[in-house]
Amino acid sequence: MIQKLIEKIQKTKAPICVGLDPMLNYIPEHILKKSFGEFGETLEGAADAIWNFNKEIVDHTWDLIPSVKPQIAMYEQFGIEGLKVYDKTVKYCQEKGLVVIGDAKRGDIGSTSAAYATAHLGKVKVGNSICSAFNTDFLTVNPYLGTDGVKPFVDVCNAEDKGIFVLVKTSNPSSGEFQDRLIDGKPLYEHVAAKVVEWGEASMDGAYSNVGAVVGATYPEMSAILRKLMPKTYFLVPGYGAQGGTAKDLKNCFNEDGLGAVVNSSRGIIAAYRQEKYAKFGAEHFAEASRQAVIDMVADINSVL
Ligand SMILES: O=C(O)c1cc(=O)[nH]c(=O)n1[C@@H]1O[C@H](COP(=O)(O)O)[C@@H](O)[C@H]1O
Repeated sequence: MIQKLIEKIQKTKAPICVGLDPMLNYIPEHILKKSFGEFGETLEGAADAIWNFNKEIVDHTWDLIPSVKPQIAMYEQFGIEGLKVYDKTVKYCQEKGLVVIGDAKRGDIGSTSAAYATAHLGKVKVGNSICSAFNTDFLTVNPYLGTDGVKPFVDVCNAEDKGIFVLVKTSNPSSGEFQDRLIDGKPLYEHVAAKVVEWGEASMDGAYSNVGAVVGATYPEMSAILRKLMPKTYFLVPGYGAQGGTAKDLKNCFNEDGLGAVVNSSRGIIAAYRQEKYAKFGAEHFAEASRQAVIDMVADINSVL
């Protein structure tokens, strides 16, 4: 699956993914009004608004980008109705040819991880039938429980040609609280990186592994170290834009071949119309603002590669 993502990145010349993290307060009034008019101010109304918002953003950006990353929490907050829209969004993006990175940060004891892996990447047996549930192309995985918590995801990746991105060094302000702690003289994130390399060795797909790593854009010195420790690991890099990561900070995440990283921006793209820079589009044309924000992000990143 990483090969498919790389091919799409090379074709679009855009090493990015658009984070489909819809919050109701980013959704323009005209969309909310229509959905609430039809379904009331209910979970169903919220889910309908999210779907209409997502669809317009995807319709205005799909030809420029290789991938999207829907964050499941943004859907889950609206219960089953929200999850239905998560599923509908995943399928719609796949129909458009986009690689879909499900951001659910799952990980548990082995048997439970196996169920998560089945739900998000694999297939489930129901009687004599084989069904697939969320069926995303990649999933973000939390490695805190260790090898038996990650291996079920790797097994499904190998069986189904899917991929995962394992949290190694996250972008948030408190990420150092545990991740930077020195253990045997090395920060914890380096120990996790070594494990990601080991888990990924049996999942090579061309020059890179289907087992990738999440490395935040906000810690560029650490990205440089991690890039060297994990030469065949693709990085999912969040933190660009709304969290303060800049193109200059991203350079360290890429390899000499210009590959090795896919940079996410969520609020910076989907809520672009609320930024002064894109205000001229107005709320009615929010998706055109998102398209322009994609074009600008791609140019910005390519300027440092
Ligand atoms: O796994 C992730 O994608 C992730 C890891 C991380 O270290 N930091 C991080 O921000 N994320 C996710 O990336 C997205 C960032 O959103 P923006 O800050 O709006 O671009 C959110 O969906 C986060 O949950």
